[in-house]
Amino acid sequence: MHDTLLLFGATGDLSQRYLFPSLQHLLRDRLLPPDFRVVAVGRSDYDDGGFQAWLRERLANGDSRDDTALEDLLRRTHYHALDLNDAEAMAATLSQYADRPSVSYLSTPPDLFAPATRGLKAAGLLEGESRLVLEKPIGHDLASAREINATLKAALDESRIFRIDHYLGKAPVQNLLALRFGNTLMEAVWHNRWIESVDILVAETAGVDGREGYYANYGALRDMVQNHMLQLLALIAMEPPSALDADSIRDEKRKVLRSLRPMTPADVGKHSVRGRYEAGVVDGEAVRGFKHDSEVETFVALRAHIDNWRWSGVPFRIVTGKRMPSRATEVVVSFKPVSHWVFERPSKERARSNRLRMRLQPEETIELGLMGSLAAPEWGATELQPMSLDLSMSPAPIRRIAYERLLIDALKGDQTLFVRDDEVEAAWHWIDSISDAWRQAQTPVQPYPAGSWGPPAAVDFLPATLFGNGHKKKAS
Ligand SMILES: NC(=O)C1=CN([C@@H]2O[C@H](COP(=O)(O)OP(=O)(O)OC[C@H]3O[C@@H](n4cnc5c(N)ncnc54)[C@H](OP(=O)(O)O)[C@@H]3O)[C@@H](O)[C@H]2O)C=CC1
Ligand SMILES: O=C1O[C@H](COP(=O)(O)O)[C@@H](O)[C@H](O)[C@H]1O
Repeated sequence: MHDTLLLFGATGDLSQRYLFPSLQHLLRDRLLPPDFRVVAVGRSDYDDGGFQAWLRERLANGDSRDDTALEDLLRRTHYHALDLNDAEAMAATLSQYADRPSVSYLSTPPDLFAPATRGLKAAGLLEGESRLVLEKPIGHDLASAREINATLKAALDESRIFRIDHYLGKAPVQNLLALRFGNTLMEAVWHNRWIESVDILVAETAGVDGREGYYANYGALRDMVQNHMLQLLALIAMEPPSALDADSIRDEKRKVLRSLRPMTPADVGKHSVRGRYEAGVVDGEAVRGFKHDSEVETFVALRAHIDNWRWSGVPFRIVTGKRMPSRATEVVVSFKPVSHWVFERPSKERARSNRLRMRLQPEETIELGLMGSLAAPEWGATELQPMSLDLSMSPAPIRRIAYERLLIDALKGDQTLFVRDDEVEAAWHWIDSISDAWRQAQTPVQPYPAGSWGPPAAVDFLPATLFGNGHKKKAS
């Protein structure tokens, strides 16, 4: 395992909220090498002591409060202020760390990925066994992603490039693979003969808060769908890989992404809804709307089709939004109704398909919806009754921050949970078809009050399970 981590963007939001707390946990649990060191880089002007004091203040009050591990982390951390557009300065300051193989982690805006890579190359930090980790999103569209990938390729081999999608580091997301490929039962029904539709929902109560500049250029389609949601879709829809190694899995995911049917201007009116939150109430608190000059969405609902043998005719509904009434990440697989009805009552139950509901956040649960019977003599007929089979693990496993797993894997050199260049480009190809179609069709961004499930037009895209679980109303 490599023992030098260079963290670029060390003063940023992601570093404070997730990356440093993850390192603190890994040190606490003795999962890092004895000589582990962090080279933190930002633009802000600190010396080592100043940065350590700043970081102590941020971490000391967090969920990760653990004084011994915190002090250990600070002791191992050195800070440099640098402009990542300045390759010469990067080389002069950072070449001292090229004494052993390292991992450089770019937690910075994506427009810095190319210049920073050139600076790291000049500093000798991409040689030999050294690795490069990049945050999402890789670029803004297919053309910019290709440019970034070409710059990376010129500097180091793909086998040493680690593109992060933190959803792949979440244990419940990895559980999707176990569920699909560790069970005969699932695979037998996992195709269009038995499955009617698939819902993928990522609802957040959080708003754009503090990331307005970035978000105005990306919106929900590029910020969430291009990466996290398409990775979830790929894991659900991929063919069984021949092995659980990085390339076997990534080959299969890429095939799914390449089979997504591009959207056309004629489709988008029917198969997509864009929304933006206005002022409202979330978790009992009044919140402001997202105001910006750009026509950017904070909510998107899509009906996707995968044009291949397994999934032909099965709609995948993808919905994500900020300032929703509750936080919920879930995948719902709805099975087809029975083919022949034998019960006396011509029941609406026939149309109610079996459902596999996998909730990934905030808590992990797996439920299988089945039909049973409440046999009661006074009814005279067999009365069907929906049942729910809880398939969750008990006791629930301890959950770690997704980045803990990904940091360890990058330090060890395991690419299984990282995204390959061709996957990123296949995802952008589909996303570009949607943004182009929106532009050509002038698809409006519809308002929704914060604390609602998006614009009323999106109601048919939302999973039915959402409203049977304590959620009060279906649409805004
Ligand atoms: N925040 C989040 O929840 C998530 C973020 N991401 C991704 O992580 C990355 C970082 O995001 P986030 O932390 O929110 O961004 P922030 O804007 O909070 O932080 C950006 C960081 O980059 C540094 N930086 C900016 N410009 C330069 C430059 N020219 N030279 C050197 N350093 C520079 C900043 O330094 P300084 O502050 O000193 O100016 C800061 O440390 C992005 O790619 C984002 O998409 C991914 C998932 C979630
Ligand atoms: O990458 C991002 O993800 C977060 C949501 O992540 P989660 O782990 O809290 O589900 C999202 O808020 C952010 O906008 C996006 O950039």
